[in-house]
Amino acid sequence: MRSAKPIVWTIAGSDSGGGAGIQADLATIGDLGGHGCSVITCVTAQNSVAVNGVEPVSDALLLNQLNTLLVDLPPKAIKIGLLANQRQIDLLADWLATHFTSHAKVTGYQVPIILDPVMVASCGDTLVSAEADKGLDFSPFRQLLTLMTPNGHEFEALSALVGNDSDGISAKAQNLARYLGCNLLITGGDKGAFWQAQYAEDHFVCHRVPHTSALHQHRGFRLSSERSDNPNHHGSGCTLSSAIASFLAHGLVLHDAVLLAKAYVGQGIAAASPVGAGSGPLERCGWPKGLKSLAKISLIDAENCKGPDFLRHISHHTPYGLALSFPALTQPIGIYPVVGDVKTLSQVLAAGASTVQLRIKQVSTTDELERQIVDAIALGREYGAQLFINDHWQLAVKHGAFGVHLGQEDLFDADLEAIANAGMALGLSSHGVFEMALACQLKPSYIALGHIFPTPTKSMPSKAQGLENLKHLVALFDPGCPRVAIGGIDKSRLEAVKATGVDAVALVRAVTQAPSPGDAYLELLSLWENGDAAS
Ligand SMILES: Cc1ncc(COP(=O)(O)OP(=O)(O)O)c(N)n1
Ligand SMILES: Cc1ncsc1CCOP(=O)(O)O
Ligand SMILES: [Mg+2]
Repeated sequence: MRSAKPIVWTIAGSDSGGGAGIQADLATIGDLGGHGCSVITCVTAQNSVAVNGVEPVSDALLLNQLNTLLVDLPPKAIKIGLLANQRQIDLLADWLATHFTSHAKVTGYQVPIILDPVMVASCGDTLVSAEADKGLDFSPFRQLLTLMTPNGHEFEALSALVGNDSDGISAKAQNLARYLGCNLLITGGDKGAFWQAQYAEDHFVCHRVPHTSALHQHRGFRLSSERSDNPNHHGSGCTLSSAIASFLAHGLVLHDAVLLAKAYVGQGIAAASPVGAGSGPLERCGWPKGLKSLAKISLIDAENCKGPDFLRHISHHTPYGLALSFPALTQPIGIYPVVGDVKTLSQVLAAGASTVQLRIKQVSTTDELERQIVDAIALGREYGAQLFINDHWQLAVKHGAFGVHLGQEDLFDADLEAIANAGMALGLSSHGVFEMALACQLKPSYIALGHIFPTPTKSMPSKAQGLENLKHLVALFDPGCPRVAIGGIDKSRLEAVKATGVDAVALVRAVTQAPSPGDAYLELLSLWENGDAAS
């Protein structure tokens, strides 16, 4: 029988002190609900203050561990930590290229690989062989990795090694990401180029990320959280990379895995206590909880790239976004019909829907579009409903709609200040933790979480989240506004969706394709409120 726990491999060194390396990775993977397998690259004699010895395993034993695991315990994700010398880098890169390129072709699953280019222990002692005094050459891993997680010093060493001397950190980071063919998370935890006394600021440089919206591709994000002054943080780099691998193994997209792993490390450091005379190991606190644990997100190099204003202006003095505000909803949403024409709109309003959206995707002329929006707004007013206009925010502002619904891509062009100044409500789409955290920075009137199940209504770049991830997302933090689940929801799924803790559900086909949209709305509402359809 296959294990229900996703298998995560850690390919790393043993830390006899138990705070870092394989020991930290296995503790992290287990804590986050995975099954950890280990491939030991070297054994270190180490405690919390010194590294007294490092001995690499033989090539034969390294390969034997990899091959033995592959036949019975294939990974959902791999974390690579300490590789003791250049020979191990070459051997492992070659093995991964051979097995995982063909593996992906056979299984259709591209195993995510996260590499933490460790060279020095947190006590300052070197961990790699003397031949690598200028740093190890990780270029054999080009095009094989999902993400590399260097700290500031490692980033500088990697850049120097590949002759990357571009001006400015962001150009340098983009160049390195391009050279390695992977995404980068340059961590600011150590006293390297990214050090800030008050904030632990990581730079997430996106090169190629499957299943995310175009807004979040090929850009750099600054992930910034309050720095904890707890000196017990031994193994934080190992924990970060194995947590990212664990979240990816659970099926999360990279942006979500990175944000959650940073929160996991932050919580672990805040709760850590000393063991031994040096820096103690991180505590394991399970899946992160609470908005405060999540980093604030802003664009790196915002002046040079087109992007929404709210991502440029975030600063630590305006926590979570611009000083805009969007009104709270005054009526509970419950069942939220999303309809494509004014006739269906009038039917669900007549049935008593409190919150409705007009989502017009195709229209013959711009005059026709405006006419429909004007009629919809008038109907919404007549019924005292919270009517949201999807996408067409200029017309919604012009004619004084109750609210506007925008997706993450729509945020690029929308004038949020104009919407806020018109006193209108704002609904925002999100497709996972990262986008929900971004949406939250704007303090909207509600946040949609989607898509939960596969749906033919819209072609989505993201993966269906499923009920398990929705439950985690709801438990993660309260955004201070209603959370609305959307995507593939019908009456047969209502009870299970409600059990995740979301506040409301939005539905397209379950209402619009019913013989009577008004009756369908009433039946869905009864199921939502009472768990039983009205007789
Ligand atoms: C309630 C609700 N949630 C999500 C969406 C999707 O909005 P968006 O991502 O902008 O996609 P389109 O609807 O414009 O295709 C929505 N409309 N309503
Ligand atoms: C617009 C939208 N955004 C995310 S899923 C979705 C479509 C949901 O449609 P349905 O309820 O028919 O699955
Ligand atoms: Mg849209």
